[in-house]
Amino acid sequence: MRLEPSELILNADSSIYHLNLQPEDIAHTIITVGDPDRVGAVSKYFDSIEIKKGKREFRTHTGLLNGKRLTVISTGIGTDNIDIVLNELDALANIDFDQKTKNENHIRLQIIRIGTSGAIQPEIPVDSFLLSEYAIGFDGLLHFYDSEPVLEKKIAEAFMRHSDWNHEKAHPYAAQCDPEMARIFVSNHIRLGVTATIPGFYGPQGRKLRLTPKDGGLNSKLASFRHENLKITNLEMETAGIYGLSKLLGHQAISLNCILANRVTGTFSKNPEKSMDTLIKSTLEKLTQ
Ligand SMILES: O=P(O)(O)O[C@H]1O[C@H](CO)[C@@H](O)[C@H]1O
Ligand SMILES: O=c1cc[nH]c(=O)[nH]1
Repeated sequence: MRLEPSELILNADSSIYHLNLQPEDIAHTIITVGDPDRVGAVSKYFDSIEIKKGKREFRTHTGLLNGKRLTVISTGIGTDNIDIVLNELDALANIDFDQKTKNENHIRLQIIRIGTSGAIQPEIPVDSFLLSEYAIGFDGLLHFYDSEPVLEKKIAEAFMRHSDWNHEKAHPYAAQCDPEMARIFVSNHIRLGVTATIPGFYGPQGRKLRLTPKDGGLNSKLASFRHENLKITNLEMETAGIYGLSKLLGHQAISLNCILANRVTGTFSKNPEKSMDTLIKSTLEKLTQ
């Protein structure tokens, strides 16, 4: 079936609408970062850079490191942006832009998020690293897709029972990382955790500047939740969307978190750039070794 111009939206140069990229511009191994300035902080370690393109908050560099082609792209903040980035990356890999039809051969992308995050367990120090084994989304994005087969329904349901969930808010959904990719990154330097993906940084993450969150106990409910041997470890704003959409689209994803804040001890990293640089270097090493 041919996709209409209102569905597969291409720019005048046949690049995809928001990302401004053409199919040949991306590698099959893609690092996503939230902050557009972090794109250069990753690609400065490439041996060569062949593509530098961007539009809005979506900046992309593609290059080679140790003979491996890598793309790094910024997503901006939040799962609404993740919906755009994941769908457009998938279109670049799996849709024929001339025929406007789906390709017969499916290309599976490897997606690695390198992001910042806040811990909600006291034993997780700032400047440490965490791989999200599971992510629980509080933004509702995956409920707009026929996503039931890829979601971890028991985890989401157990959390709703535990927290006596207020149904004015979107229903939580849970998704797993790609275990095969996770194995590449498991090491003494990175703990495994369950990440809560929250649709906001202030009230939704229990921060109080001039406005008071409606449910001031939400972070405590997140932190005290237990399901089998799992507990929620940290808060950020993209991982559950990446995991859920990657599974639906047939891609592999993992999310690596640089813990900058600890919300229980009230601490924040004294040198976030240094911590992030350490995580970037170790990630590139694992991806290209
Ligand atoms: O550092 P990034 O990758 O943007 O990730 C985290 O930081 C942002 C909030 O400051 C949110 O996007 C959150 O997920
Ligand atoms: O506390 C934090 C730190 C980084 N990113 C978040 O979303 N929350």
